[in-house]
Amino acid sequence: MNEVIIATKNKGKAKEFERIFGSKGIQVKTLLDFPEIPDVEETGLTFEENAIIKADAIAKLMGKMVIADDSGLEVDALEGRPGVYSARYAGAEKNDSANTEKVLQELAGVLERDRTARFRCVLAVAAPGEKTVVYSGTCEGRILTEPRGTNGFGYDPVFFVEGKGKTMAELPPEEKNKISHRADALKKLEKSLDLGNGEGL
Ligand SMILES: O=c1[nH]c(=O)c2ncn([C@@H]3O[C@H](COP(=O)(O)OP(=O)(O)OP(=O)(O)O)[C@@H](O)[C@H]3O)c2[nH]1
Ligand SMILES: [Mg+2]
Repeated sequence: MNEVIIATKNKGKAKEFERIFGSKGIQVKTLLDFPEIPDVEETGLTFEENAIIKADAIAKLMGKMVIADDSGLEVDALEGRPGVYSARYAGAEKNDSANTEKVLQELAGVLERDRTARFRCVLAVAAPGEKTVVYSGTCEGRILTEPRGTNGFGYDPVFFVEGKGKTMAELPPEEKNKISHRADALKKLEKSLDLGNGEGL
């Protein structure tokens, strides 16, 4: 395999997939390269449902194998919110800093030990005429009271990774890509697909 299509319009995800696959000589195309492809409505109630909805719809439209990523943040003190609504938590315009601000406000007064959270990522691989398969990954952490760092995207500046002593946005991209929910799911996907030179991602 020397090229892979990721069914996403999210620039932050696109960068991460480009870096991870690129380091193995696999070229990444995303929906940002195909502006004529319409948006797919994410009507599912779980990451898995949404990943499958996106992958199936785009594989059908493009007539090719694609990988879709549905991901988000689950905060325990908020009963798992923002969850599948992570991209649009503060409104349909998908504003990362407004979403983060909303989570911080909802957590106001919640003690450090009760601010546990995780990122979750479900990857769905779909190809015309084949059964769609999914791979799931997580990354545990806790939500700080203020943003720190400028790398990454989304909620990364407030997501503190205990083992690293840093927020996701303070980690260099190559570090995030070793420990993230997306990396976790990709490792599982990679085991069951023939990706590149067989040496893994
Ligand atoms: O801090 C973060 N670091 C991450 O690594 C990360 N991964 C996901 N997220 C959040 O979850 C939403 C995905 O929602 P989502 O899967 O529907 O994607 P999206 O709508 O942005 O693009 P698309 O892939 O659907 O085209 C994103 O927008 C972010 O808010 C992350 N936040
Ligand atoms: Mg989306």
